[in-house]
Amino acid sequence: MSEPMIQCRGLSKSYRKGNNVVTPLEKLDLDVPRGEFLALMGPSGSGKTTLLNLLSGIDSPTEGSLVIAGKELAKLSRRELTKWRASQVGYIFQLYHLVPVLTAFENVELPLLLSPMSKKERHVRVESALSLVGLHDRMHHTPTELSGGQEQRVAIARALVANPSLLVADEPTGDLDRESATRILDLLKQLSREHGKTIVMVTHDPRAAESADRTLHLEKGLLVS
Ligand SMILES: Nc1ncnc2c1ncn2[C@@H]1O[C@H](COP(=O)(O)OP(=O)(O)OP(=O)(O)O)[C@@H](O)[C@H]1O
Repeated sequence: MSEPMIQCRGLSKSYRKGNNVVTPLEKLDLDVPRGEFLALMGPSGSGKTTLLNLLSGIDSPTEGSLVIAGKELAKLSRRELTKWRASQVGYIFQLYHLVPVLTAFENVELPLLLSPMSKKERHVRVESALSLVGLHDRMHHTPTELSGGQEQRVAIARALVANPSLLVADEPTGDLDRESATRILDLLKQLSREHGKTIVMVTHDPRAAESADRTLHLEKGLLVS
């Protein structure tokens, strides 16, 4: 069997809060195969965002090991980790986090501005990411001229533009109506099935989780199924 895209072993994260220690994730073991679309559910405070932040290299574990695409993240230097994050992970947020004064094109271009590539290549990549999410005809619009669903599709194009193998999404449909949410979920499904992206999506919505290949439940930092 091929090596999983994500391999967590005994993964724990603790924070100190005054005199207390909070442990949002406790000794988590998890394998996610390449190309899987995984949904993570669980009550508020159960550690879902904490896990996404570890998987995307934004935060580091207190204990345990995390291997992504064969790389043990703890062994990377700060600089290597920054580079790894920029090329291997796309982060999708509930509230899109687009820059309001930039157009859709400029928002999607942002992650590429520090890459050593020609302007021409950058533009080809931005246009192809916007085409993939079905927004090529809106690329000169600013976020205020787009609907919530379209803003989220721009944010997905931005997450995809560097061609990462892993996408993490924190409640990507949490602020959308049912129809826009369905379109976003269909797009995520397509990205895993046709483009081989591994996707870990946090959601509170059981209907959103149905779009995924598998759903796991976290409770108090532990996987319960
Ligand atoms: N940087 C931090 N410092 C201290 N405590 C933290 C920090 N980040 C998270 N926590 C705590 O860890 C616990 C889990 O938080 P987390 O955001 O992972 O939960 P969640 O399952 O994503 O919740 P929600 O569904 O409400 O977003 C919470 O009790 C939270 O207060």
